[in-house]
Amino acid sequence: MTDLAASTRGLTKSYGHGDTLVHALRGVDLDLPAGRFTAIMGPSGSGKSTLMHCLAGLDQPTSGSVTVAGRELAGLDDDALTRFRRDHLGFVFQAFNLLPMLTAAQNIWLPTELAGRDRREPALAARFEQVVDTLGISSRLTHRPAEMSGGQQQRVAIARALVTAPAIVFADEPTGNLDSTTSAEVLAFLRRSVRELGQTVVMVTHETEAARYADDVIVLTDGQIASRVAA
Ligand SMILES: Nc1ncnc2c1ncn2[C@@H]1O[C@H](COP(=O)(O)OP(=O)(O)OP(=O)(O)O)[C@@H](O)[C@H]1O
Repeated sequence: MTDLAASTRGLTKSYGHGDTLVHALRGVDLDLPAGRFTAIMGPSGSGKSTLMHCLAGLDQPTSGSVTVAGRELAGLDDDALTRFRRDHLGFVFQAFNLLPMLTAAQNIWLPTELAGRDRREPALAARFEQVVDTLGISSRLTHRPAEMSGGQQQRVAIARALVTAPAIVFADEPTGNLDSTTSAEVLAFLRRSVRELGQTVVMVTHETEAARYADDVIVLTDGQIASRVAA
């Protein structure tokens, strides 16, 4: 049996009540295999972000279960969820979210150090070298974000997400701020992180081009899985 990075059963999420009630997710059963690149697609309002937020412990489901890295998230309070995200998940956002006064290397290490880990741990140091090498940013490590292109900044953000070898890296429209050539590069790097570093990546995108880089494409419509295609 394939290892699962995450799964959901009967996952529902509703917002508001009465006249403003919105069923963002209507019973999603999903298994996300480890070591694969999964894209979540669907029209605007179909529930992509809600699904990702529930999987990442950023939003509480209305009902149903979410299991990530073998842990059922439903029972966890906010503090436990924060620790879980910090210790087991990585995030890449559309807006890069790098700190402007820090160098690339300092940005990459920041979440690890905030989590109280020492960058001299041999496994971490080795992973850093491997990630920086895979992403082709070795020569940019002393640069600050303003001295880098958008694509380079996003590669630094990806390195930051990968350096602790999290159970899952969640990428939310990671190419939304990039031109098509740079997008292709960034997507190719995400795919390499899956192929060469064994990373599990889950990406929300509305771009068909972006989904072509994924191993599995899940299409949501109206809060439900409309189709699932494996490459
Ligand atoms: N905090 C919230 N309060 C109320 N309604 C919400 C909230 N978040 C999402 N929704 C609603 O839930 C539905 C699903 O939203 P969601 O953001 O998950 O869709 P999406 O597929 O990510 O859309 P987009 O591609 O536009 O980002 C939408 O109808 C949205 O308006």
